[in-house]
Amino acid sequence: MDACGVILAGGRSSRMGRNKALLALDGKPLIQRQVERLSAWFRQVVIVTNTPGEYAFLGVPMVSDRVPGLGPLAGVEAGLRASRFEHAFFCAVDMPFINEALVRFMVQAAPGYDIVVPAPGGEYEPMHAVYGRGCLPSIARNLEAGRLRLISIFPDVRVREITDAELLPFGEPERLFFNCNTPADLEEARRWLEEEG
Ligand SMILES: Nc1nc2c(ncn2[C@@H]2O[C@H](COP(=O)(O)OP(=O)(O)OP(=O)(O)O)[C@@H](O)[C@H]2O)c(=O)[nH]1
Repeated sequence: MDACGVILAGGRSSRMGRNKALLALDGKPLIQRQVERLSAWFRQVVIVTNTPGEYAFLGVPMVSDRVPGLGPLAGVEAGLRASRFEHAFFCAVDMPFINEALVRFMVQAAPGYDIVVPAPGGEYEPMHAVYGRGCLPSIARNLEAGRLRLISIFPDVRVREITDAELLPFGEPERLFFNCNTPADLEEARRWLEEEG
C-alpha cells in the first residue's frame, strides 16, 4: 500500500505487568507479528517507541515521541513526522488480529480525509486508524494544552467513520480490534488461535 504502517509501542504495559510487545503469541513476540504483517502490506513501516534498544532485533526504522510519557497522541505525531506518505495506518502493538482487507479499505478511503477510523457500535477505535499529515497542527495544539486523548483532535479535522455496515465483511469487531491489555487478554488471544488450528 502507498502509505506508511506505524506500530505504536511506547506504552507502559502497566496492566500486563511486563512489556507486552515482547510477549509471545503463536511463537513470536506481539511486536514481531505486527512488523511482519505491516511489512507485507505497506511500502514503509515505522515503530514508535521510547525504548528502541528493545526492538533493534527487528531491523525496522524506529522513532520516539517528541516528549515521552504523554501517551499515544504523541506517538501518532512522531509516526506522521516519520512517514514519507500523506497518510499512515496506525495500530497498537497489542492488537493481534488486524485484517489486511480492512486496513486496505481504510487506506483507500483516506484521500480527502485526515482520519479514517472504525466506529463499531458508534465507538471509535482510534488505535486502529489512518491519520494524515493534516492532523499535525491539531496534535501540536492539543498536546500543548494537555488534551492527550487521541479523540481530542477529531473535532478539528476531517474524519471518515467506518460504519458497522462497512465493517461487516471483515469480521467481528470484538476480534478485529481486540487488544491484549492483561494476561487474561493474552490467554484469550491464544485460545482463539488454537481454535483456528
Ligand atoms: N508512542 C507511544 N505509544 C504509546 C504511548 N502510550 C501508549 N502507547 C501505545 O498505544 C497502544 C495502546 O496503549 P495502552 O495499552 O492503552 O497503554 P499502555 O501504556 O501500553 O498499557 P497500560 O499501562 O496497561 O495502560 C499500545 O500499543 C501502546 O504501546 C506513548 O506514550 N507513546
